[in-house]
Amino acid sequence: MEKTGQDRLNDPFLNHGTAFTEEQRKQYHLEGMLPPQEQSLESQVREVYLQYQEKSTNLEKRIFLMTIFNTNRVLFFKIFSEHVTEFMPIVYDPTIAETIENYSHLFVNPQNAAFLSIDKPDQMEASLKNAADGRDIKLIVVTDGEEILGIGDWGTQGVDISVGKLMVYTAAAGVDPACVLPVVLDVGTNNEKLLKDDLYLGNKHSRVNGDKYYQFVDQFVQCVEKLFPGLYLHFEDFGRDNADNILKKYREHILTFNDDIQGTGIIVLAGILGALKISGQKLTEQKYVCFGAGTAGTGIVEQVYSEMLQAGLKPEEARQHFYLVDKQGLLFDDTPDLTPAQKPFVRKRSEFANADQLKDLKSVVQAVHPDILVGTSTRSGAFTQDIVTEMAEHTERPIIFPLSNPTQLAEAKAQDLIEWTKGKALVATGIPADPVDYQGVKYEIGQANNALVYPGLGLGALAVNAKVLSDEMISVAAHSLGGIVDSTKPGAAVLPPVEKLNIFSQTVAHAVANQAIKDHLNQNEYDDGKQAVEALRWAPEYKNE
Ligand SMILES: NC(=O)c1ccc[n+]([C@@H]2O[C@H](COP(=O)([O-])OP(=O)(O)OC[C@H]3O[C@@H](n4cnc5c(N)ncnc54)[C@H](O)[C@@H]3O)[C@@H](O)[C@H]2O)c1
Ligand SMILES: O=C(O)C[C@H](O)C(=O)O
Ligand SMILES: [Mn+2]
Repeated sequence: MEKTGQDRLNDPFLNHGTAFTEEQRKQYHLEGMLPPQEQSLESQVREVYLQYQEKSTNLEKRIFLMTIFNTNRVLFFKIFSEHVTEFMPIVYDPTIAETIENYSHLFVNPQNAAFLSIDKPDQMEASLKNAADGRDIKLIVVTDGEEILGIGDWGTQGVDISVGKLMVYTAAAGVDPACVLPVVLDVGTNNEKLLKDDLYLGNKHSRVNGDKYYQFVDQFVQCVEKLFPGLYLHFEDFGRDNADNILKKYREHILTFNDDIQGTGIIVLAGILGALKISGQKLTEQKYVCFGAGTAGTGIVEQVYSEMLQAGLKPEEARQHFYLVDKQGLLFDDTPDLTPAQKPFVRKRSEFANADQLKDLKSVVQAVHPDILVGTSTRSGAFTQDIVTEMAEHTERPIIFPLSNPTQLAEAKAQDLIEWTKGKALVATGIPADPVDYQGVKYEIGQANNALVYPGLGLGALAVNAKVLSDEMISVAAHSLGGIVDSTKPGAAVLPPVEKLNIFSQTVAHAVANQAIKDHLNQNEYDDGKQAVEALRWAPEYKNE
């Protein structure tokens, strides 16, 4: 049915606002429904940016930008693309954490998301169709809200992470925003604060788990695969055990991706490759301590381990390079409650004279003398000065990545790491960090956040309609980013800067699409990854549709 003028003004995918031309205003019966002056997209962008600058807090800025998102997607993505570095921490992490924590209190608009309740499984298909509203959905980000960033269980409020991750897909890689669907699986919450809150908008019961949970997830996977052929299904911020189980169950059968495990693995491997390019060292010579061996921590270890195998090490040799530290201390083969992802990388007590004392990070760093230390623990400030200086005493260029998000949970601040190690540390952080001036050198800090890689990865896989996301596609994504670093400049960052997000998202997408073609995983006619990606790429421009 032809949309009326009012429908168009209310549809963020079709609305041009004051940029509707004289002709369009006649065609769509919009005469008199807008002020007479016709604006260009550029002038709308200028006006919105002026309003944006008036907002005093990051939360207000985000709420304001979301009103633009809710009204006019082209305008939102045009302004986002022009201010990527400035808007990323507002639209995405860390400010998104505040909107997730306050979602029910701030609620004004469901933002075209699908809310799927475990209490109403029979409504699932209808809910997905309603939310898609006839759009050709190619990309879903789904969360169950259990482990949002490092802030824990936020139930239905976690839907904002699905919305936010999808915004970055479009801003960074040019995925068509009309082809995406954010989804939250509301299986309850164990967050007491939410359960006691009158205004909480999600299911007010504790989390359903076990068979009933996995049946619900499976119903969802079957349903979206049926409704949306050629779909790329991105899982985000699931709990530690569920994330791993779900990825293992589906990864060989459908085109699916877990951002916290695989996306983080890729970006951190790329950061390590960048750091080694700067230090001139070899990966196979590095000793690696993972602090916080959960979803992200073990996902990264798995990725770095695969790289060591590719570099020629045998599995048992490669495993010797890793030391996992979690709440129990260094993880040994007899440590209780090991997860399946931790088990391949545990150590033997007989390797250490003082094995029983290796219960905290400091004693492990003293015993192991690592070259690489990666934090995914949610333990704020865990990389203390004495731990870092101890590490720096035994390795020329310590690679230290405090990755826990949002800001207040990071294991260390970039500035401290540079100062404590007298400029020797090669640092990347999870959230954006300002450059550090130290003894006349400006140290640029790379952002090791999966946002630097998942958009290009998804666009590349979608462009060739890949059957699955293979290990090889993942590996080329990491290499394509690691190679971009300018290792000659003093103080160079280990990863490319966020301001070039659009450019290197294309680099990643081309590499991934070409790898899929090479391995015959493509399901369309393209034989050139770059061409396929360019054909799919969306740009924020008004079209007459
Ligand atoms: N930069 C990125 O791209 C990126 C990507 C994913 C996750 N993260 C961050 O990593 C953190 C962890 O996320 P996750 O999804 O892996 O969560 P998770 O719950 O799966 O893992 C956290 C792990 O840390 C362990 N832990 C908790 N407290 C600890 C302590 N005091 N000492 C040692 N270990 C401790 C937990 O037992 C768990 O194994 C979060 O802050 C998240 O924001 C960052
Ligand atoms: O969302 C982010 O900033 C990265 C990551 O997926 C996380 O869970 O912290
Ligand atoms: Mn995440």
